[in-house]
Amino acid sequence: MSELLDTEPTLLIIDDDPDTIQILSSILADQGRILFATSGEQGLRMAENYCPDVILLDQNMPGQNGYETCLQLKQNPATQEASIVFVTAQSEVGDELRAFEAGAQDFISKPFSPVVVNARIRNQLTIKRQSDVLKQLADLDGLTGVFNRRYFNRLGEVEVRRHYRQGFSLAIALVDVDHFKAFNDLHGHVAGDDTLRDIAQVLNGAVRRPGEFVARYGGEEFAIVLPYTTYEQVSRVGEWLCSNMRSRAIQHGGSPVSDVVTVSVGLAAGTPGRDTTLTHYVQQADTALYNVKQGGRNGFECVSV
Ligand SMILES: Nc1nc2c(ncn2[C@@H]2O[C@H](COP(=O)(O)OP(=O)(O)OP(=O)(O)O)[C@@H](O)[C@H]2O)c(=O)[nH]1
Repeated sequence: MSELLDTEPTLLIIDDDPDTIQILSSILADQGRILFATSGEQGLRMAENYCPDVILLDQNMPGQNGYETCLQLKQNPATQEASIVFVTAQSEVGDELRAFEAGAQDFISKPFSPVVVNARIRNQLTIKRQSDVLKQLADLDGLTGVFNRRYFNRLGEVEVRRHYRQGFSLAIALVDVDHFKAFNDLHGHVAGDDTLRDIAQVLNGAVRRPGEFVARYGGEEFAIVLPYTTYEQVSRVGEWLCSNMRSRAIQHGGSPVSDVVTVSVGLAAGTPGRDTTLTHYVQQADTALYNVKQGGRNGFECVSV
């Protein structure tokens, strides 16, 4: 959460007029990182790649106009959270209404006053930041503090689509605690809860690169999303997870596998095709996980998607 609050905001200006881009950039220079695009099409690509907090959007552009761009930004799960502010010479009530109907959060008419632009964008950034914090709270698992399954489903699917478009390999890991029923039976449910928190912490140690995240998939099962990870690389992750879990040395007492709590890991990796879904990755990882459980637990298996 603190990471979210510390991040510098990103603003994207989409306008075909270089002078307007230059003026807006200098007005907003102290509000965050400023990016710009000179067409709706380029703006959509940049929004998808850089996830801006606020987009300043011109209405009249050659090719795709501001309304169409706004509608597409709001339809795409990867860009729909951005606040969109139209900055335009059109000032009729109908234009303003059309912008709001397309999903815009605010509308600034040209000629504009620099101080007013500054204040309105600052407002949008504050609202966006507050809504990000609330959304992130709603996306977290109450017990372990890692992301919840709903977040995994949403962001996992976004990653599958992104990796398909970029032609890169994505990996998904499913991690299941071994003989956890026996652990609960022996130590009680409260100790079981503490152990799930410990396990989540160990798994979080495996995610270091941007876009990687751990989610609680179900009771004693976790999922990890690993962007830009190939089948060849993913076995190292499986190895790391199993050995770091053992090193944590949480005494089990009721497991035929080991004195300490262990996990079984199923991993699926590969470049998604046009029709590949997150469900497909999860099914493949689940099959690998099942094989590990059948083979004695405390290990990992990788499958290619
Ligand atoms: N303490 C605690 N236990 C949980 C939680 N969610 C699920 N469990 C327990 O996890 C256990 C899962 O048991 P099983 O599905 O039989 O699996 P297992 O005993 O881990 O055996 P394998 O997965 O085959 O190695 C059950 O006893 C659940 O009650 C939770 O939030 N807290």
